[in-house]
Amino acid sequence: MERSSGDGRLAGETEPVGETVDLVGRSRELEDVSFSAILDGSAESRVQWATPDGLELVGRGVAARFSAGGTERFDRIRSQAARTFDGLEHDGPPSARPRAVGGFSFHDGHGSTPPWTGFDAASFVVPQVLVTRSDDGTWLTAVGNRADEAADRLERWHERLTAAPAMRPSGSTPGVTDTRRTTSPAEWTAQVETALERIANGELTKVVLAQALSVELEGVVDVPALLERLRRQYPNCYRFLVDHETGGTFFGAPPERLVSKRGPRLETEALAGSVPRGETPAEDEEYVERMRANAKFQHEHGLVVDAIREQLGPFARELVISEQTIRRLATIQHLQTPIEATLEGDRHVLELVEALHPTPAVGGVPPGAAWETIRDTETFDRGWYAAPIGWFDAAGDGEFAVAIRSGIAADGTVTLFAGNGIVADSDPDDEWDEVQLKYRPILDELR
Ligand SMILES: C=C(O[C@@H]1C=C(C(=O)O)C=C[C@H]1O)C(=O)O
Repeated sequence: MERSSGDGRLAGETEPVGETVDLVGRSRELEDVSFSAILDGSAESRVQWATPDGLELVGRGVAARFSAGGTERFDRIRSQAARTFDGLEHDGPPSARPRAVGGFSFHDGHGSTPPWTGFDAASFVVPQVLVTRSDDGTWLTAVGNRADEAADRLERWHERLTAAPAMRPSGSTPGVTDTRRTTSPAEWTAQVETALERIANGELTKVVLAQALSVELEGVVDVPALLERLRRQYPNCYRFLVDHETGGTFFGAPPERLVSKRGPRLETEALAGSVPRGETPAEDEEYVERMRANAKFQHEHGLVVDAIREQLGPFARELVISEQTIRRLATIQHLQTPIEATLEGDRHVLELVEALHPTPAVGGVPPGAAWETIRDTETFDRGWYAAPIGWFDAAGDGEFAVAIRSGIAADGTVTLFAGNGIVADSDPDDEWDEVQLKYRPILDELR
């Protein structure tokens, strides 16, 4: 039996500060559906988001859009969203509530130049059609400007989705004709040496340097199908896809949670320090033991834990830093420290996102000097790579991952990004090898 909600009404504004439009949301339960059926053949804006522990969101179309640039971008998104969400009355189950899905660029001074055409420094959409899969089942939510529009949309999409096959082949790889690095091994060595000099001078303690790899494709990449293949290879990672009416598709399978906030409960983690997987379980363990016992790795990881502790200090009534563990993925292993907090007062997840971005797992210590070093050194545009990506709702709850192990598909090319933490004892060749491992999740699915 399918449950059906009544009309959920939300009054709000679309971006920037337009006239007030009334938005109406309606939800209806679905039998399981193929998520790709929602994303297929769309010239509309599309979003997908999945957490390793179960929540999956897929949306298309734009019921409301929030976008902002500059140093105030976190606040500006929050106030635009408040205007739209304030009148929200969604009477479907909470799991099917309208949510804003999107993200931020790494730098606040981001320009939307290729391959980042269409990607603002901060941008979120409340999709017109949203499918939510969680412990509470699979729900379809349609949002429109009027009740009849939402109801029509709901029925149209319900028919369309239930007629689509529930399973879809996950497709073949597009094939690669050429790859081009932004950074040659010699340039990388020079960049790491510059960072090491700044570290030796006492200007900074850690900086994460990254590079990009342009991959020319032989065929067309089906990004939703690629994400489905990544789900099988990397079941303990997040998955996301964001694209706009114009421009490319940004997607990835990051292992790293930036923050999840539900009421007063916050969860985050330090993830830094990388070694390969071994050929055998014993070799896996050897790598792990080497990483655990290595002062450089522990220093690099400890800096991230300390910074998160400091960044969360002003927000937390209680902070629990758990034992260090190992995050083992199909192609790489990381040191990980889970961190939980109980928040002091009523906070919006975007306040926490702003406080935590960038953690020294993708930025550095101290943040200002690290940021400058990244800007002076890197020869490509980070765009949305290594930045917060996720969702939030009317109550200010939400979850964000760090958009690493990611790429942007545009015009027959996928540009992949990968970086690594540089500290006093870093060796450029070892760092190079670690970076190459981080291209693999997506690269393996393109070849
Ligand atoms: C920067 C990346 O990864 C980050 C850097 C790591 C490291 O320096 O060891 C490990 C995990 C991530 O926090 C990336 O994947 O591009």
